[in-house]
Amino acid sequence: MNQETRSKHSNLKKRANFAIRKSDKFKTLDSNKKGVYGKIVKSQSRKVKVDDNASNVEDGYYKKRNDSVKLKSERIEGSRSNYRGRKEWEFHRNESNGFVRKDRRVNANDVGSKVYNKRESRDAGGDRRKKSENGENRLGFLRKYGDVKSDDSKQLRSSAEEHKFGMKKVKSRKDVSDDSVATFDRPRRKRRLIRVEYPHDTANKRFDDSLPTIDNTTEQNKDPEDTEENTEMSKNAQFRAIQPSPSIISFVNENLLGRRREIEFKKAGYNIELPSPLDNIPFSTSSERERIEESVFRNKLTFFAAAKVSSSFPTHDLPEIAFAGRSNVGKSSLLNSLTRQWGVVRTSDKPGLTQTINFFNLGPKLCLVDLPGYGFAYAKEEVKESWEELVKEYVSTREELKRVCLLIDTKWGMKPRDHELVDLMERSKTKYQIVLTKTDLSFPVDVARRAMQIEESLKTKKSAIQPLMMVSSKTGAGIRSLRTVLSNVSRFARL
Ligand SMILES: Nc1nc2c(ncn2[C@@H]2O[C@H](COP(=O)(O)OP(=O)(O)OP(=O)(O)O)[C@@H](O)[C@H]2O)c(=O)[nH]1
Ligand SMILES: [Mg+2]
Repeated sequence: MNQETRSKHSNLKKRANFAIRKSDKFKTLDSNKKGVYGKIVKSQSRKVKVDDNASNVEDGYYKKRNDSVKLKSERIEGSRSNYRGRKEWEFHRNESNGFVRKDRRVNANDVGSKVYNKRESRDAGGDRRKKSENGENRLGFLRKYGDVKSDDSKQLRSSAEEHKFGMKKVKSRKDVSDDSVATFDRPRRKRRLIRVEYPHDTANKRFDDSLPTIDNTTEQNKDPEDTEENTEMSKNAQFRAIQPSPSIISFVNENLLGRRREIEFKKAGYNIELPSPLDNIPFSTSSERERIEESVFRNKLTFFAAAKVSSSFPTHDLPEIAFAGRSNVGKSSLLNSLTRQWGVVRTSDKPGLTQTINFFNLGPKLCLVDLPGYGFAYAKEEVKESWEELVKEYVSTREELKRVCLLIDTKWGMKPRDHELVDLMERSKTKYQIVLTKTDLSFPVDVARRAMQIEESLKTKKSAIQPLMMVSSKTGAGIRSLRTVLSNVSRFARL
């Protein structure tokens, strides 16, 4: 290549680069991003040998003789809708030719679609360069597209046909008007089908632990392929199907149990500035909380003993009330809110904080016992097993124990471990009472449903004490009633 051709080529290269750069604004940088300029529908590349002839050099590639270069071609489709109708376009990007753009506007009224080639030729770098070299394009870069439209399009068409890159042929205006739709046969999009396999409500579900089903007949007819997940779903559906009795619903509403807005507490006359605001007398004139009605609960709560093994259970003459339940159900929190002495019993949102049987004296007349929880907890399996054994031994053998409050999380209901403990207490004739906790986290109707469900399942149990209690340590709902029940236990306890 002599000096003259070299400078000519380098000049052409600059201009070609400029053309490609200019046409880059049509390029979809992210092919998944539709609607900006378009989506790359097809992309192909071909190898071309550089044989020092002008057409290759015009492509903007300056290569040695017999070198081969890859030329890429893309088909890009885009669309936009506005009040005037829908506009679709398709253009071919070709590294040698720049862009050919073809627009198609589909008016809402005119489905016959007006088809026209708007800017059929866009930035056809190589062609313009050719013209400028030949002196045809006097205006140079500023020359209007319209002026060269027909020539450019002709040029591009021929080049597209010549190379056959898998691009669509650009039809003449006449041809296009005949079968415009066929010209733009886009690849059909597959319809996405979203299948909802389980139509049940999956809220309030926990898969790890389950309540034995009440309806055994449905269990027997069950498809053997049914997964545990399916069974769980049906239990949830069973729960939703429970129709709570009007008396339970009115009890729940009167005591403001369940998830409520603060405005409801305010309207009912409670001071929401206080912790557990519902543990107060409504419309109390004092800004302070009214004092606890049950005198035994006014006593100071003091830690007395902790036991890891049965041999270290303390000996005293006080009646004991124990709080049992799964880990994190709110046993320790309930002790604090019953006595309104927050902080005496340690609580945590991490299951497994209480790991020993803790005895607390409530004055000289009553002993409250905080038991470690069972079920899931952040502790080693062996350690958890030893707690559970200890709890079982305590509830079945302890003579001073007058009442076990079996705490059940309102949201989750009774789980197999709870039933195990119930059976144990039935065998050992230990009196127990069910207390639904964290009622503030469930809807009032669900609180009523849970109460109905548990009462139904414990109908035949002899050691279960009625009524079932419903509390929330956070809002203080039901705390006063529980205090009354428990102070009666201490009052009538005989040792
Ligand atoms: N919203 C709400 N949260 C509560 C209630 N009672 C307890 N909690 C929260 O539940 C978490 C566990 O409470 P704890 O009293 O430590 O539970 P626990 O049963 O003693 O747990 P373990 O000692 O691990 O067996 C804490 O984060 C409490 O704040 C309640 O009535 N409502
Ligand atoms: Mg605890």
